[in-house]
Amino acid sequence: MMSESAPKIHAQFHLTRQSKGLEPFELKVSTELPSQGVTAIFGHSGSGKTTFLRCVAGLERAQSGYLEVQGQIWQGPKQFLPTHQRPLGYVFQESSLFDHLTAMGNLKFAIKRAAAPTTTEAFERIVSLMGIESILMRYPNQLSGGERQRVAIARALLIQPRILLMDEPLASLDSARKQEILPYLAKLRSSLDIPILYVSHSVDEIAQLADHVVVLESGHMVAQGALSEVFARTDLKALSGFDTGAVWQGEVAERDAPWHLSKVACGQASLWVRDAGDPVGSAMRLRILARDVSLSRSVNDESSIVNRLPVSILEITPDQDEAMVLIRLQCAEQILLARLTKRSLDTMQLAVGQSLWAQIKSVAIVR
Ligand SMILES: Nc1ncnc2c1ncn2[C@@H]1O[C@H](COP(=O)(O)OP(=O)(O)OP(=O)(O)O)[C@@H](O)[C@H]1O
Repeated sequence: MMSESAPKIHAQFHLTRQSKGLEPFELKVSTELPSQGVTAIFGHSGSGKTTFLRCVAGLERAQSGYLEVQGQIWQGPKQFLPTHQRPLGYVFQESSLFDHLTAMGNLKFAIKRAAAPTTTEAFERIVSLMGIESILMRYPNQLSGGERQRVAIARALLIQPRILLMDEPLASLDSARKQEILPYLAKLRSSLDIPILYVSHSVDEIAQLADHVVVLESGHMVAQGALSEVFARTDLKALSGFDTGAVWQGEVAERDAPWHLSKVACGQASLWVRDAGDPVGSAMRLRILARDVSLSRSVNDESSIVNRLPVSILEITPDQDEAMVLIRLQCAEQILLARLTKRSLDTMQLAVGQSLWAQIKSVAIVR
């Protein structure tokens, strides 16, 4: 659990960019971020995610800014700690390993730059966390894209950073390689005690990895908060679209072995999902896409749908597709989103405050 008194990251940047022939750009962010877990910096292409990360790293200097990381001031009205003096690890889109050094050589380079001597135990822990024991003697051109990124992450951690910055670390990988590396990133989240700032424009990746989300639109911070709170909003352009959906946190309450199903309790609401082998009591994160949720006036227990939950309508908002609407629903203490056609809205005469049944077609386990 995160301690209330743990020092946070205070970041406030105001940067303007005016390059000849290009649209002017302004980054305006003022936020306090948790000092543990993964904070995703999310937004469409060009929204300023990388610029924000570069400001944290000191690679870019906001005209005015204040940055405090784990109790240390890195930027203030009269202070600007240069990048090489900031104890941070940076993982780029494309791995930036030295081609003339083996994976081990790359790691040794980081050990030399580390703030304090690296113990054999710490080295082995990081190598095993990234699962790179068997590839240490290979050169970067003898590694797959995913393996290169795992070595790059291990190298960033061996610097003994106070914060890990990751700029779309999966962007250069194909989807099979992405799936291969995601479990390592999830392991990082649960085993590191430093914060990770993770830039991504992939809703999928963020739903799997983030604890906290900052949303940028055209350089401005338009939302920030816990993942489930931010993903339950219907007013954010960056989050509206095909992938819109709520994320629920819960734990396995029951397993039905003959039917290969698990019941996941999220507060008072529970959902049956495909059993993934997790024992009763395991923490589980579920993603329920708005397009997989339909509404009915009665419990409709003759349908093939396993999950039917009582809900009430909180809000009806237009969708970016003009044939559709997004409906925010209260389901026990959780928020659920449903994407319906305007025709259904009209024929069912739906309105705020009504009680209905939500039928959920499929629920993705994102852990
Ligand atoms: N060196 C630069 N000079 C001028 N403009 C730049 C420079 N780098 C980025 N920009 C512009 O600043 C804005 C923010 O860019 P930034 O790279 O931070 O966005 P992003 O959200 O990370 O985008 P992406 O997801 O495409 O990487 C964009 O409009 C971009 O075109």
